Amino acid sequence: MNQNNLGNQRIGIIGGGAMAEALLRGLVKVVPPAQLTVSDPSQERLDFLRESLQVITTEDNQQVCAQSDVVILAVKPQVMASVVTALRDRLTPDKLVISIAAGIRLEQLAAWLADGVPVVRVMPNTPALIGKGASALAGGTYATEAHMATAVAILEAVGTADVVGEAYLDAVTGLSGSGPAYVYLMIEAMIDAGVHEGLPRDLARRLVLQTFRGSTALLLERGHHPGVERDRVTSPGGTTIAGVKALEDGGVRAALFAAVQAATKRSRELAGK
Ligand SMILES: NC(=O)C1=CN([C@@H]2O[C@H](COP(=O)(O)OP(=O)(O)OC[C@H]3O[C@@H](n4cnc5c(N)ncnc54)[C@H](O)[C@@H]3O)[C@@H](O)[C@H]2O)C=CC1
Ligand SMILES: O=C(O)[C@@H]1CCC=N1
Repeated sequence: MNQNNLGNQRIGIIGGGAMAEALLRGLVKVVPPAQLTVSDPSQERLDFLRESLQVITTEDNQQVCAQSDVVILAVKPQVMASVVTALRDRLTPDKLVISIAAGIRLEQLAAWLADGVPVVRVMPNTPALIGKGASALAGGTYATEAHMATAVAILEAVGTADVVGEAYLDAVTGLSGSGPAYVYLMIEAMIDAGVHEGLPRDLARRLVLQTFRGSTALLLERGHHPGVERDRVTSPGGTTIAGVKALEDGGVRAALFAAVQAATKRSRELAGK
């Protein structure tokens, strides 16, 4: 068990889906599984989580609240209102409530909860499943520095965590929350493009994945502007500039701007649901 500042905190998760699993996979490395409880209506899902991670499972959301100091809300935004209001009496001010739902505002969560309950809103992403997630988080009115430190420690168990103002969180959702889908779409398209040029699919896949990994690692290691590294690949009159010209003609930058803008807008809309 690694050193961390989660102490003996008991952590519960309401909703045992994809993101809950990602969080639990990181948390079991820093918190004894006997301190971790997850609820879900699907017994099959609970069996899977209990058998693979040895955490405590229950179909009863109330039980999660009763036996946790920190309660993470990991249900879909559309069911958040009914789930949280049903737990209003159980989510007392001595607990820390963390929501990972896209679009649901701190103000909205506070209105569903009793007065004085500390709340933190987080936007993680799916690479958390392998400890390489990117999360941003914002604290509500009653979230103290100690609460923020606890939330950061939970998220750092599955990757990086940046504390930001809540005003950023819809854009974070459109950028890094949804971002893995954009990256996978680009990877898929590049593999198909390699196949189109006659490469075997498995070779194309290996080359594309290593190109993404290597390019990202180079930027992280050197800290350069991406344009600096792009210029290094791009010989005058060479192959790369021909490819870059085709990407610019295809409007790839505009498409990425539009994707982040559309997802950010959708996050804002989910607040009204
Ligand atoms: N999937 C992603 O990439 C990301 C998702 N999120 C947010 O995380 C939250 C969960 O998303 P996913 O894990 O992807 O969804 P999911 O559909 O995999 O998980 C939701 C789980 O909640 C359970 N559930 C439904 N009603 C329930 C209830 N009344 N009580 C307890 N559990 C209930 C479902 O059975 C399901 O297992 C959403 O609010 C989403 O906006 C945030 C960042 C990234
Ligand atoms: O698509 C969604 O609504 C969620 C939130 C961010 C990523 N997946």
